Amino acid sequence: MTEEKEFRAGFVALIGRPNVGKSTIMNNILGTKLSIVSPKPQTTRMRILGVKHNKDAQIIFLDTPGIQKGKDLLTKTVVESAVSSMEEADVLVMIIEADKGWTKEDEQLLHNYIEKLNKPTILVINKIDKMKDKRLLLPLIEESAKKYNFVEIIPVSAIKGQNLDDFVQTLKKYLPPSPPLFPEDQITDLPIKFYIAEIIREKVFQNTKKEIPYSAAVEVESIEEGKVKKDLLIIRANIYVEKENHKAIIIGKKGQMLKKIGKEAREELEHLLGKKIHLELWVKVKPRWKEDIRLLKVLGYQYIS
Ligand SMILES: Nc1nc2c(ncn2[C@@H]2O[C@H](COP(=O)(O)OP(=O)(O)OP(=O)(O)O)[C@@H](O)[C@H]2O)c(=O)[nH]1
Repeated sequence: MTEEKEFRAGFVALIGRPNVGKSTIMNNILGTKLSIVSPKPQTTRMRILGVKHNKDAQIIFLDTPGIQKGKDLLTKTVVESAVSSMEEADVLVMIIEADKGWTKEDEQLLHNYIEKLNKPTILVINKIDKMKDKRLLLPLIEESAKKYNFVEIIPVSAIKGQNLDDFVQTLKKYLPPSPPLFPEDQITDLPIKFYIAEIIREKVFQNTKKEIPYSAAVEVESIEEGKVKKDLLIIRANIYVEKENHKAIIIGKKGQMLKKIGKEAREELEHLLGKKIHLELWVKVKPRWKEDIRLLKVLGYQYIS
């Protein structure tokens, strides 16, 4: 009698300080752009769920935002959401950067969160393409093995897709036997409004500098089908900023900047949703939006009581 392979399904929390490449790893594995990727740190605020469907397994990724220091409500919410992802997870994946090695922040993450949870933890050493001297990889693996009882240590390059298959195969071993937890066509449980808002926020990020990107939040107010043309979606969204001068910068001279942000977001949304999009963007000043509980909930930061 041939032994049939048991189906496995479970939750995986990707943990790492800002900018280690969590979103890039997840996007590359899923083959879809779900969480936003940007060269600036701390761009992921929401807990984003992506599902990888395989013949014999379903891996549900919880993309935890970087654990940050800070006292405002937004920062506290982000940390709570990251911790709750870790608590829900069957497997933890800690990510560090190959070219930087173990930083103080990585150590703190390990001691303050991972060690306390005592769950099977895989260490991913990302960005191996950035290592000038490849001979340094082995000592880094050895050093890592001494720091914690990682169940596996896997070097990858998320950007080049190097070793990610290996990583996925390894991950599967640590998932519990379970029937699929999500229908096969579902890659995320994020409501479509949040997904669209994330894409618009990404464009604000890519087009602005300094503190502006961090002070902006996007709320999709409505999505309607065109009355005459059914393949047209009319999307209205608000970009909230904290100061008048930030509003002026996002709008730009003669509205050029907002036009550019809108055009880029519209093109990507048309591509992803397969429909014509009419995108209306409004920039609004909300001085302390990071302290506004109602707004944070509307924006999808759901881990606030
Ligand atoms: N060279 C190189 N760059 C990478 C690799 N993986 C990610 N990056 C880059 O590192 C930067 C941060 O990547 P993200 O995926 O946004 O990192 P993150 O950990 O999700 O960051 P936060 O959202 O801030 O928590 C981006 O500029 C990526 O292109 C890699 O394997 N090699």
